[in-house]
Amino acid sequence: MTQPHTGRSQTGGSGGSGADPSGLDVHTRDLSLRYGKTRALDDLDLDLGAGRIHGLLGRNGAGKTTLLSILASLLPSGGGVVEVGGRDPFEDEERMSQISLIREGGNTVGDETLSWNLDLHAAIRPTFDRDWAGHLVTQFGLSPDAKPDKLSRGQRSAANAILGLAARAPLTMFDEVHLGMDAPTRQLFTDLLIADVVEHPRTIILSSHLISEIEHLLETVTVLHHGRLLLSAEADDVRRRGVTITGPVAAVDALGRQLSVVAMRDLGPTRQITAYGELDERLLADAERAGLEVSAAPLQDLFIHLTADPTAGNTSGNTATSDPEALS
Ligand SMILES: Nc1ncnc2c1ncn2[C@@H]1O[C@H](COP(=O)(O)OP(=O)(O)OP(=O)(O)O)[C@@H](O)[C@H]1O
Repeated sequence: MTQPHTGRSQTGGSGGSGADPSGLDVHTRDLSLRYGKTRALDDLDLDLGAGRIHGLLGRNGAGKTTLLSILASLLPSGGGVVEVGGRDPFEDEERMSQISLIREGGNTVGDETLSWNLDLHAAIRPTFDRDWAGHLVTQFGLSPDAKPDKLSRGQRSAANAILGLAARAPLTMFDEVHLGMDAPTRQLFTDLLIADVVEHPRTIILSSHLISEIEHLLETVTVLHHGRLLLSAEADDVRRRGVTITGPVAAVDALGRQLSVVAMRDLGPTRQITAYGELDERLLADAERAGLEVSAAPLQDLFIHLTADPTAGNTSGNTATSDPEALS
């Protein structure tokens, strides 16, 4: 089964009032925010430990950007408790300098050069590594003299990613930083991120719809749905509860009757099912011995299953039979 690749020990929340050397933890209780009649966040209780890589998932409009904006002090909360490193970050200048939120189009001054933008971030962020940022500009194939307004969407995303990486902020959040980046650039970003957090531990929150590309990085997984917390768990625990089983239709179906099947795909005479829940290890071992292929389930399947709208019909090829409660 897939393991997170940080090679670091798992840490709980750091608490306290200062920045833990390995990053800032996040704690919310009954956190809420409404835009008019829309409940963007609804009584959210969340604990994200310091020094870890957290995945924040959710369908469009689930409340991810709203949550990240509150943590970054761009928005006041509408009620409840929010603490970053033990303190409410809102209008707390010291905390704000330790928190970086990278989001599309939100981090650069568009009509100034990249070099100018890097200097600005170096001046306002105590942890910003200006030399490394300069190297990253070259690595991402950008020119220090380029102005963000004149870059392509993917290049602008790369420029934002550079600011987030080089900030080395104790709490660094990337909100859909991949938007527009091509596959090699996305790979470069995730490779750089994982290598740098090993050297300079900090708390990372990654929000992305490209779950398959980031899932190997994640140490915890949090899923929001309609502003509420659907799941927040160790990524390994989630992975341990999911398997895909592939093989001839009859043999897979026979096994599937004994499992909680949440997704099914057919490839010619071969059937693949995804099962989640309490797994009977002996049953799976027997299946492997019988020639069926048993492997870790993609997080994407769990995500689709958990966030499926029951009134919208079956759009994913899923046979949604299990109870989401069983997964939390
Ligand atoms: N400025 C705003 N005014 C009114 N409603 C808003 C505003 N910003 C967000 N919303 C609403 O709040 C809810 C949560 O939006 P949010 O942007 O946090 O979702 P998200 O999970 O980041 O979505 P996406 O994956 O599409 O970016 C949505 O229903 C959205 O329409």
